[in-house]
Amino acid sequence: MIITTPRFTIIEDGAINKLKDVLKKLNLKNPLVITGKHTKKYCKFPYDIEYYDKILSQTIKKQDYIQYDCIVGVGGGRAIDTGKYLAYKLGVPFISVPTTASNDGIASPIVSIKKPSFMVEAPIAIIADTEIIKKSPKRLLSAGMGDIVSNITAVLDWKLAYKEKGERYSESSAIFSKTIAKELINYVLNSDLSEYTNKLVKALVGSGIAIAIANSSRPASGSEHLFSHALDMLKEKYNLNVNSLHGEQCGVGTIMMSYLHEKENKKLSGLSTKIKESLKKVNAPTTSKELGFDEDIIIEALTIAHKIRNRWTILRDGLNREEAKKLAEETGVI
Ligand SMILES: NC(=O)C1=CN([C@@H]2O[C@H](COP(=O)(O)OP(=O)(O)OC[C@H]3O[C@@H](n4cnc5c(N)ncnc54)[C@H](O)[C@@H]3O)[C@@H](O)[C@H]2O)C=CC1
Ligand SMILES: O=C(CO)COP(=O)(O)O
Ligand SMILES: [Zn+2]
Repeated sequence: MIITTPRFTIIEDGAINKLKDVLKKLNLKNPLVITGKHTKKYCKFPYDIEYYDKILSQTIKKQDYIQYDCIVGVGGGRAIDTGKYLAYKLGVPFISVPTTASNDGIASPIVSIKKPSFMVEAPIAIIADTEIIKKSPKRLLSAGMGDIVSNITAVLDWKLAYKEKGERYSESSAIFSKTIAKELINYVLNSDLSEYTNKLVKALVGSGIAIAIANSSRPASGSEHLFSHALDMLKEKYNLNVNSLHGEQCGVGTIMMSYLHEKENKKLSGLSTKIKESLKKVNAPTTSKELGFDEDIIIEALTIAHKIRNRWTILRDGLNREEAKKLAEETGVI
């Protein structure tokens, strides 16, 4: 198995100005930049630029992009994901230039623009300009915490699948992923948050790398992500006008799934409260109301989450409506 991890990772103020140097070091000469309407202002480079929604609205034909030797994604989750997807379709390297820190897609070898998500090459370089990221909407930076606390339940679920189903398990990537989350939670709970953005970016990059090492999203996606994916499905099914973010949904999912783990393992006592407190401290949602969903949708998502994909988790063969309602009530989500 060949593991691809980023060759260059730059996380610092003004990092975006190093794009030219990074391209030179990688011997890449003609990039196409993919961005969004709110982030185009950061693309002050002499390269061709396209909006991600345009790419998503058309069928990608390789011959239309033949002159480009790499793709650079500049923006939030969707811009990065679209750039990664285009690079994969064209068979060229991808450089990730996040302008915020809302999920670990900034460094992961995963494309989730198409459902279900799938593995591709990891970005060849990550250029995270913390000066830009610090100025990004607070809500996106709060959502990033939700995608990090997820690693706690994702790893507990992974170990459970190893024990109960004999699933392949990588202790090194599990420890890496879990430690990243624990450190950020402890920092958030015991500090004035002055270094929060910097630490969050590093945690999300680390989480993406843990996925690359495992060659699976297992270290960062368990039952809490199943719950988030179920909410996305229900948004589509009922045409719901809810603009909750991936990381926000995962954070609320983590509160509930860690509670289920706690009930089976006394050593984990207090875990879900700690996770909830860390989310509250960064102003991330912790209830259905704050997320923007009716209680019934939360309950339905909990009952269908185990069917989203073939991934064994603490949900096992699924929760019925009463169990789901009880879980959401006992954790204060509804
Ligand atoms: N590949 C992976 O592993 C993963 C990928 N994703 C992708 O990420 C998407 C969610 O990403 P999110 O960032 O939560 O939402 P998003 O990308 O839908 O929205 C973020 C919004 O914030 C704006 N924005 C970003 N940086 C900004 C800045 N500096 N200043 C002002 N506005 C800024 C963007 O233009 C966009 O309108 C999912 O739809 C999925 O495509 C999500 C999780 C994992
Ligand atoms: O969001 C992710 C990890 O944070 C990607 O995981 P999935 O495999 O669930 O799409
Ligand atoms: Zn995620």
